[in-house]
Amino acid sequence: MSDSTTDPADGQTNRPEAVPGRPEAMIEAVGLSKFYGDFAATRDVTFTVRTGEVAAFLGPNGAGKSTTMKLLTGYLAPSAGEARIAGFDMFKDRIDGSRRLGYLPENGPLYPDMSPRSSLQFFGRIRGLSTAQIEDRIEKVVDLCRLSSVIGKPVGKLSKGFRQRVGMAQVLLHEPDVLILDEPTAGLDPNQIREVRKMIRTLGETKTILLSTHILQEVEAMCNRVIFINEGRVVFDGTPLGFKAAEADLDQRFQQLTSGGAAIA
Ligand SMILES: Nc1ncnc2c1ncn2[C@@H]1O[C@H](COP(=O)(O)OP(=O)(O)OP(=O)(O)O)[C@@H](O)[C@H]1O
Repeated sequence: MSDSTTDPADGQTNRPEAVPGRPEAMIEAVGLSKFYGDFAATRDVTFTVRTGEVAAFLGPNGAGKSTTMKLLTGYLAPSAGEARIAGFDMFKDRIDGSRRLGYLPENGPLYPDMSPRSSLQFFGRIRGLSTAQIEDRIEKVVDLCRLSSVIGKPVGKLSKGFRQRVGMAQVLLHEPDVLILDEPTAGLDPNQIREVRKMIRTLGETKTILLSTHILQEVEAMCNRVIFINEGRVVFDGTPLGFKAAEADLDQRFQQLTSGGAAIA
């Protein structure tokens, strides 16, 4: 049962009250299942990420990471369950939830013929920002994502690393306090990976983040929480220390949880 609903009588959103002293639930998956015919891409996925947490969403190929993220962000309708962002039900109150959310899909929404500047202006208008707000925010995200040297070039001509930074700038433009990032370091070279990790660590100081990855080292580099999914089900949810499980290192744990499948590092 959702405790974040819109009262049809007055159109007001009834978000759950924050409990004083307790970090607020910012990303909530409640029994999320997605079926394609008989096949369950996710099955009863349940977890909560609270303020102050940077959570790694780990799992092998096809485990259900992207599907869960699309369900959480309202891009996909679930077969069962609920998704809430900052307390807003992403199916009933998606517009309110989206104001608080920055979502970087696996292959970000980049328009190859547009420059970073024009694409950021476009996303700013979609977000309903004023021209002055857009220009102010563009200046900030261009600085944060270090895009000034490519600001006027077509996005399609940029390196993968710069394209990923344009994607991050788009995600950060409206100052969301919740970030859902689908494989933000995929396809980047080691220097670019270091830069993106550094940026995520900085963002994690003020934002709640869920990021998917195959890479076990990303957990230690950026995250204070691990949610591991395999064959559509959550099989571990805890701290990186807990994930290491006694003397076993992350690689061994990964292989145990995937029935001996090869770890992807
Ligand atoms: N539209 C669809 N129709 C049928 N099956 C789908 C569809 N989308 C995803 N799947 C299947 O659901 C499962 C989970 O896919 P998903 O993309 O969520 O996995 P993932 O953990 O993100 O994988 P990867 O790490 O490879 O990106 C996979 O077996 C995939 O083939």
